[in-house]
Amino acid sequence: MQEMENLFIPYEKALSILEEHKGNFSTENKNLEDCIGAYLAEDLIADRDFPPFDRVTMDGIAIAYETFEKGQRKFTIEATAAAGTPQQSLQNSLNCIEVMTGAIMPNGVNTVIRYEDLTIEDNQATINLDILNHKQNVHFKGIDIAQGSIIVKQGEKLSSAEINIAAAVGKASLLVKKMPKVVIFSTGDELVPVYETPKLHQIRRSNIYGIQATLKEWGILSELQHLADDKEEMLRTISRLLKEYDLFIFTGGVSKGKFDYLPDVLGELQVKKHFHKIQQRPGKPFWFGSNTNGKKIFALPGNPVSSFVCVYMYLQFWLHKSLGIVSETLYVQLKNDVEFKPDLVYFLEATLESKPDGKLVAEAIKGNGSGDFANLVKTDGFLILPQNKSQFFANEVYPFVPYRTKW
Ligand SMILES: Nc1nc2c(c(=O)[nH]1)N[C@H]1C(S)=C(S)[C@@H](COP(=O)(O)OP(=O)(O)OC[C@H]3O[C@@H](n4cnc5c(N)ncnc54)[C@H](O)[C@@H]3O)O[C@H]1N2
Ligand code: MOO
Ligand SMILES: [Mg+2]
Repeated sequence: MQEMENLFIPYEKALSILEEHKGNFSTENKNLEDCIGAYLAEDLIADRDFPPFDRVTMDGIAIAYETFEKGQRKFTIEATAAAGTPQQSLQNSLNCIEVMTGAIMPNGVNTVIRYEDLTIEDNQATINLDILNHKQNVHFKGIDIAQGSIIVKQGEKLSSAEINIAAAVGKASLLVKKMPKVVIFSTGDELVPVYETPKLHQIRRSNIYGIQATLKEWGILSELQHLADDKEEMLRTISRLLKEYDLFIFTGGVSKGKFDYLPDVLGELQVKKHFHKIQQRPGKPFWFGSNTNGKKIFALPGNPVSSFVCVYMYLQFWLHKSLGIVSETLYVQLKNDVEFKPDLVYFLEATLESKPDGKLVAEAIKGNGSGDFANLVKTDGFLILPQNKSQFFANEVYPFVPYRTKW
């Protein structure tokens, strides 16, 4: 029986089903050096004030401002305070102490004058300025962050900025979200390994490498597997691997072909289908399910652009929900008119340009369908052009999902 287009679920419905079946990731301790891109599973708390003491910010001398205010310009140097040495005290308020950037301010002084504004001769420093700012060139204790406050909340994705903070508060390792154990399958008798020369009727199994690389960028390691179009072998292999991995990504074998066994095989292995087919182009035959052991199965359409789109539109969304983070929407301005008649959401490749007037402009570059993955190297991401609309005009604003960041 012919399946009706309107039985396919809308894009938004697919997202809400994915959210219903989000993953429940555990946590693990990771060495700080390995934490870039990981998701923090503990708060980072200031173990000391930031900065922890009144910190000299310029190499020069430190004086009591009040002495300068009374008209004195020449100061005898009493001592030198280097960074990393304990706090000293000015003995005579008419004198000064030489201080280095990073040193703790000595007791009895409050203002630092740079060497560039001094003449030093015979242990006497003369200030060559008429005006000083009281307390200049000092980074005062606790002014940035108070001891005990939360500097980074759990759930944050760790960039270098957070890694700096973690190091500063003494965390040599961090509790982070543990990513799922992932296996990515290619399926199909036409696919040969990358290192082989394909015969005319064969192609190399490229999709899975792109997906693996994307996951790596997201901090997830994965393994690759291949399945021939052989139902028994598929049943055996998937059944064995269902015990080993948490997240399963398949490419191919989910459409209407005589050898597209995957939906049946997954069904026979007690994987519950949550949806099959979305009102979208490309990627229509995307299949998603899970089993009672919490294993999640993303069976992506085999066409390279389709599987690529589904990774960015759905797997990324599911991952964000599983990590408890909000998927931010990037809005861009369309550069060219686009017409798309079918009543489907249209994920359209586009380049992204940042304009001097502050606008982000996306030029739609339509390739030759979902098999044209060469078009992905000419573009930067996908426009999400909504359903129920067939004309999209230049200067209109639409969401954009980048797969390449140029800035
Ligand atoms: N009668 C119909 N035929 C098709 C429909 C349909 O609705 N009715 N949908 C089309 C759409 S849309 C898509 S998308 C594809 C999806 O097909 P499958 O998921 O079954 O994938 P395959 O048939 O296995 O392969 C499709 C295509 O992709 C190539 N492929 C697969 N895996 C890889 C890989 N790892 N690396 C590179 N290329 C890969 C494969 O060789 C095929 O050319 O179905 C349409 N048909
Ligand atoms: O929707 Mo299919 O994903 O175009 O080739
Ligand atoms: Mg097929």
